[in-house]
Amino acid sequence: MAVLCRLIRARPITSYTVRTFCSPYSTSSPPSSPEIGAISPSLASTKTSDGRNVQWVFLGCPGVGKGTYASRLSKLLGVPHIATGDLVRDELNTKGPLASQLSEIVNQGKLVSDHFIINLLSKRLEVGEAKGESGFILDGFPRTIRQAEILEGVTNIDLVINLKLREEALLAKCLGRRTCSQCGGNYNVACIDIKADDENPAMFMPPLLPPPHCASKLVTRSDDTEHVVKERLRIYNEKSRPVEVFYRKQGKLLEFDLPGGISESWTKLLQVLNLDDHEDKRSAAA
Ligand SMILES: Nc1ncnc2c1ncn2[C@@H]1O[C@H](COP(=O)(O)OP(=O)(O)O)[C@@H](O)[C@H]1O
Repeated sequence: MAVLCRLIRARPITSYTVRTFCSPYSTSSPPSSPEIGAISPSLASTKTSDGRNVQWVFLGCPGVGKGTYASRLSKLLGVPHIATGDLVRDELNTKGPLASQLSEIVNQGKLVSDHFIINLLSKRLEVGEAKGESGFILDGFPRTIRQAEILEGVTNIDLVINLKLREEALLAKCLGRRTCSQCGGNYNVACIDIKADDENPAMFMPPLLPPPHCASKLVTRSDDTEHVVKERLRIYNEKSRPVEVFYRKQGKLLEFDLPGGISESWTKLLQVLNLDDHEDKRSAAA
């Protein structure tokens, strides 16, 4: 982790310069065009052969549920869940000098610059390192080829889980997201009920409703409006699909089609990762 913190920080100028002057406006060049590559990573050990904790990445469109499954896996495996979207929102809440530029970018559904996000991530990793953290599950990073290349240059990613959900469900799920302004709990009021057609099976995802004490304190993210979500989906296709190709070529990409709601999907994800036994042991020990 120390090497990762140092090197990742060394890439985008110095941390002082970045913190003070690095604009969150995007400067990244257009992504390279996608190609078809091999799949099938070797799954899933909870420690690598050199004894360190897992270093995994979650990819997937806005609203697919990266945060939900990354957070559950992080608890199961005892590694931090680092969501760059949360780091950006924390930065916005500090109301620092860049907050208004940042809010403009986020509320238009655009990506912040690679330098800016790498600086935020480096700072988060440094704080974790000081607390003795090891391993990670990254959620929302890398999102551009440049970010993937920088990460590749500084550490080994063991596995990349690409969560997939039908497009018609993604918008509804983003619009249904709610957070409790008091406890920070995440909920979703959307009920996805898609009938089967010639190509796809039916899909049912029940809402994840808040408990009564949160119900009156729910807030919606300012970038979860229909117009902005559609722009985020467009940008995902343009800038982040090539990242899927990048990892597919390395044989690290695990494609995971969500079969339905959280309980069904979580069970299947654990099976695919060979972690169902791991969870049984943990709950037995609890
Ligand atoms: N890796 C990243 N690169 C650039 N911008 C990012 C990155 N991660 C988060 N952001 C910014 O934070 C916003 C919120 O991120 P996130 O919560 O991950 O959104 P989403 O629900 O679209 O996956 C993004 O729309 C973008 O402006």
